[in-house]
Amino acid sequence: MTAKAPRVLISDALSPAAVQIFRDRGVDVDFQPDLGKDKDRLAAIIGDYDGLAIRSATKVTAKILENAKNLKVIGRAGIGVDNVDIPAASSRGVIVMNTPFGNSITTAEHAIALMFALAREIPAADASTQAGKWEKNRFMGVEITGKTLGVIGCGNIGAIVAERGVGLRMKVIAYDPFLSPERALDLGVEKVELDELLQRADFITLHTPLTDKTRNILSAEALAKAKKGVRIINCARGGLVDEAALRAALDSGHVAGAAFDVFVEEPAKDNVLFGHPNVVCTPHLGAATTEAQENVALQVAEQMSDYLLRGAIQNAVNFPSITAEEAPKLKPFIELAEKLGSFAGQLTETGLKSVHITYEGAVAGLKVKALTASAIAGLLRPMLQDVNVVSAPSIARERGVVIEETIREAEGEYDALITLSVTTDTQTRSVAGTVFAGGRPRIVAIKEIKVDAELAPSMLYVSNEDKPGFIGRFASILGEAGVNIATFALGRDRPGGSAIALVEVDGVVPEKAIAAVKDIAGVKQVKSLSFA
Ligand SMILES: NC(=O)C1=CN([C@@H]2O[C@H](COP(=O)(O)OP(=O)(O)OC[C@H]3O[C@@H](n4cnc5c(N)ncnc54)[C@H](O)[C@@H]3O)[C@@H](O)[C@H]2O)C=CC1
Ligand SMILES: O=C(O)C(=O)COP(=O)(O)O
Repeated sequence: MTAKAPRVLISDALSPAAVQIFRDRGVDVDFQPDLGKDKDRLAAIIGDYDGLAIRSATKVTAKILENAKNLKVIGRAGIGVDNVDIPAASSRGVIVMNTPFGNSITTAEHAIALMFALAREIPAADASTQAGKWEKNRFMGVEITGKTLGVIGCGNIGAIVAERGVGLRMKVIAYDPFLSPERALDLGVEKVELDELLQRADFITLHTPLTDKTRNILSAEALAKAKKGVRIINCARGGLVDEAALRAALDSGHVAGAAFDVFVEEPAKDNVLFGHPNVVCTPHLGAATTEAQENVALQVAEQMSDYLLRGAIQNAVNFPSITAEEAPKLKPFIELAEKLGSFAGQLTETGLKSVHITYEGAVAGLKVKALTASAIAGLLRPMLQDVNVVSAPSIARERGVVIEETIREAEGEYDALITLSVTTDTQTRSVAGTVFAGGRPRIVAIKEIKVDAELAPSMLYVSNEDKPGFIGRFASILGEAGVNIATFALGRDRPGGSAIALVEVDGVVPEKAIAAVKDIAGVKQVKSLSFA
């Protein structure tokens, strides 16, 4: 039987190149480019899809996600993911990926185009000329050469704008707390504080994401500090500039011009900046070139197909990347981590406080973040229904569980070893495992006591004092209950000390038999375990 092809919905105007890629890769694709505007209809049908490909029009809210019962991945053909409720997606286990570079050059070019449009009033001159006015003396521009360009946010796009600015013989200064002095030197820009940028820049261009720190970064107060006659370009996100304050500064003549591609409310049908003679607006066209749209559409379709078909994760904003080559190597260790987590989770009866995972040897070189997420998912699953590798770390953190990792060279007898220690309100319990040839995960220690067991669908775990007679009593109780023992793994810390048994059985052990095992002298804990 062949597996059912995953289904992807494209709800924004992506290049048809994406549709072709999905089809070529064997993904069922439904192209509904106007759906993003109809949130009720999107909510009604999203439950049928494994993937959702979007641009900025579709708003993936918590409400949409509630209906997205089968959704595994959201792919943003572009950069900004502020239209996706990432915490809600993470807690539902949905991977959110973007294409961080595909439209950067195009967007940087739009910012430069808007700078020229402002400097030479091209849109107003065009309208006037085509209206038959020939107002040659009305439009007096400013030269760009030798002017100071202030770049706020010097990441991928800001850096391209900065380089273009240098090429245009501008003096480029940048405010970005995360810009290293070496990178600034490389780009030929001077790194400055925001106040200095405001005082010196003739043109200011914004290229930060919209965050709590950057919202209204150009506030009324900041605009007042800016050089008189400054021209402002925003091709990043609406909300970085206080639109009402900017309008007032334009009206007073303190700001000479503003070119905006993005607005607090989009689609912007009515905006306080509209109608001012020195304002140039475009309808979020930063990424709108054939080249950029092909880039991002192809990339998002490849990334989403890779994830849905092969488990490879690239450019996810809520999960570490896993290449298609790494995915098969990681797979058995993901299974091991998840089983170790499950083992600890099934034995945990009190509140979780912290989790410490040690990766030793060969496994230390793999993507341990993904393994940790798998272990946490296994740990939480016995307590919470809907948890997976994407949602588990955020759910654990929300519950105040501390997660720590240690990565080190192999110290013991195994080439690769994962040890999971879980601390609850009452105790710390540790379990360690490795992967044998053939990719089979095995438990090799419990509470530092050596054992050697595979994890099966139906098991019994017993911890007891190491005293003669236990095994005989235990086996006859199961035999009397009609339960067949498939495998039997034993371990102890020292003769007469603490012992454990991990026993694979056929079928379910009746409660009465479990109670009888608990009554055997020296038994401390008995628990039925199940590993899918
Ligand atoms: N108009 C359009 O159609 C498009 C808009 N964009 C937007 O452009 C923006 C920039 O994109 P990228 O350059 O790719 O992002 P990026 O992540 O490469 O760069 C953002 C930069 O902002 C800096 N930054 C963060 N907080 C800051 C703060 N408080 N003050 C100063 N700098 C800060 C970061 O250090 C980083 O260097 C994003 O908001 C993105 O959504 C992107 C593509 C198209
Ligand atoms: O990539 C981004 O961040 C953009 O803002 C581009 O938006 P769009 O895909 O053109 O709706």
